[in-house]
Amino acid sequence: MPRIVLYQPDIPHNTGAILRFAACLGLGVDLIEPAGFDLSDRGMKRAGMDYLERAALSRHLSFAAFEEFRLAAGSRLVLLTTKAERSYLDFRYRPDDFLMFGRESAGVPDDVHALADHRLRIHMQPGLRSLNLAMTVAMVAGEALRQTGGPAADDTNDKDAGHDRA
Ligand SMILES: C[S@@+](CC[C@H](N)C(=O)[O-])C[C@H]1O[C@@H](n2cnc3c(N)ncnc32)[C@H](O)[C@@H]1O
Repeated sequence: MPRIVLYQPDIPHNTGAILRFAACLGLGVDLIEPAGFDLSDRGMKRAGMDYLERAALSRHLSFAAFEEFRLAAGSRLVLLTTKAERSYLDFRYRPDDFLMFGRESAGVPDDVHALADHRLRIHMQPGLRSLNLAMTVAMVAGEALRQTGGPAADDTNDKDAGHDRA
């Protein structure tokens, strides 16, 4: 399944929500450091709740270290950026794609932008700057999963599951 890559995220509860999302759908997350917060941050834990224990999180000390990992896997780097022309809906995803999202304060540096194999955007209403990072991840990963076969496991028929829990 496609992986979610977070480039030096700034806001702990966004990362917590993304880790929860990824754990629920069985997606791996690659976090490129440094993050703008400590990974023991309370806000991140509150947003991720006990789902964090199930998150398949890989930490990379730098973008160069992440690139070594990605290139060894032979996978494409697909960058989500407000500066792209192409829509995220007008793209054929592959199961081994790395979907990279920039930091909340500044996106990604120009050299990382240039290095990506593909650059995609979610079109917005004129004059608006950007979407929330976690919502962008959910929209794009949702489309990538739809195209590549959906989440790994499905327990929606388990009527006795604890649906009342947040
Ligand atoms: C809050 S945005 C960062 C905005 C930042 N000021 C910039 O200029 O890139 C955080 C990340 O969410 C993703 N993002 C947010 N809105 C997006 C959109 N409309 N299309 C594509 N990616 C988006 C991008 O990966 C972006 O780097």
